[in-house]
Amino acid sequence: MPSTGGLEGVVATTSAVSSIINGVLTYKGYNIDDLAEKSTFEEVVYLLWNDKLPNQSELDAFRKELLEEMVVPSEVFEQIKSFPLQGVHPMAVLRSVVSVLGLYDAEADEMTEEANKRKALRLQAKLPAIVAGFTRIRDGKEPVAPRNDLSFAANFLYMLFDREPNSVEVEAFNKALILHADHELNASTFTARVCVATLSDVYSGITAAISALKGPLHGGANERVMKMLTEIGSEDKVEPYLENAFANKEKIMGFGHRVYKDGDPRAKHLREMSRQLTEISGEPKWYNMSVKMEEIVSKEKGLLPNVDFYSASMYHSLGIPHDIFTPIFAVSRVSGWLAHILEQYANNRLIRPRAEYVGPEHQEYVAIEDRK
Ligand SMILES: CC(=O)SCCNC(=O)CCNC(=O)[C@H](O)C(C)(C)COP(=O)(O)OP(=O)(O)OC[C@H]1O[C@@H](n2cnc3c(N)ncnc32)[C@H](O)[C@@H]1OP(=O)(O)O
Ligand SMILES: O=C([O-])CC(=O)C(=O)O
Repeated sequence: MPSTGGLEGVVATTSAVSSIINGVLTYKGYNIDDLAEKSTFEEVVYLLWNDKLPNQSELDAFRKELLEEMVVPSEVFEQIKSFPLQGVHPMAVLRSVVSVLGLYDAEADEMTEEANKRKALRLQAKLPAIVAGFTRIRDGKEPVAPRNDLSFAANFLYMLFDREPNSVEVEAFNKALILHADHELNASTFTARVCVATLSDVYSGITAAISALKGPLHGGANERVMKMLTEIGSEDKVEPYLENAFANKEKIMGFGHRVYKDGDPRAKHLREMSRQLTEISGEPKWYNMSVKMEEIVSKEKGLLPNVDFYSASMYHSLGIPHDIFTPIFAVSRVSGWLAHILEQYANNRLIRPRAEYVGPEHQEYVAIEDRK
């Protein structure tokens, strides 16, 4: 069986967007801990795209631009209504809708830096409205338009639930968005860069990235964490569940990481939010079960929680449907994908590695009538 190696440890490009050095994650040199504690998601997006944190007037102008672009063309929601909505995964819907959005953008194939930045803004603004709108349409409700007086995080929750979220919900969701915004050359970001390095368009790059994020070894893990916690059901069943999973060599969703071997620096923030929100929602058992899992998995397997582990119980406590956990990851990560896409265009070279051939050689061609 040929080994793919997973490109482990390979430095495939240079990037000035985010870094992971000695287990510390920074966006443009700013420690993720500071950004998570002190910033808003809009400031972080601005930072990722502009190399600096915005001052107040720059932030006000950026927020206004984002809000103006948040409205989704009604034709797009009409298209969503025509999709087979039951039994399809929301990530498949999101992947399709981003592709459809490109059809409604007259600048889709315009490759100037300015046009690509305008498309970046449109995509960042529209993704939350699409995810919230789709979820409502699927449940037989109408999409809710964004409100001018709400932040990005608050608007997502408002468009999803059709009620103004409280400050605890907004603060937690804002922090989660910041923590998911970028992560060096993860699989979906690499996918986006490979795609646009052919000089394909921004919509193609984001469609490709969504496709990569969907998988359970990447962004798809958060939904599966909640499935696992639901299956386990109570704290006393955690140990037997894990014993059985270990015996069957099953992957424990939300644990392990290709780069972090001493722990994911985002997990502590999500863990604390999970503690607070599960308590407020009156269901601390999800947090307690998660902590018990962490204790056993780290002791038995030496594996630590990644970003997808505690985000699951946190999103659940906010009342978010489990199958849009990964689309929510995309609502945040699109900011990082777009930063990397713009960086790739700015200094582009086709990405085309080699494969070591390990298949058969010197085969003699046999005419079809003579083949066994
Ligand atoms: C946003 C994100 O993408 S974060 C990651 C989200 N994905 C998940 O949570 C899925 C579960 N985790 C995993 O599958 C893996 O840890 C990955 C995909 C994240 C990283 O994969 P790799 O870097 O290839 O794993 P790594 O080489 O560190 O694995 C070493 C060993 O630990 C095992 N291992 C790694 N993660 C897990 C896990 N979650 N459960 C059980 N065993 C695991 C591997 O099977 C391997 O065992 P082996 O040596 O006996 O074959
Ligand atoms: O970096 C990775 O491999 C996966 C990850 O944690 C992320 O994309 O946030």
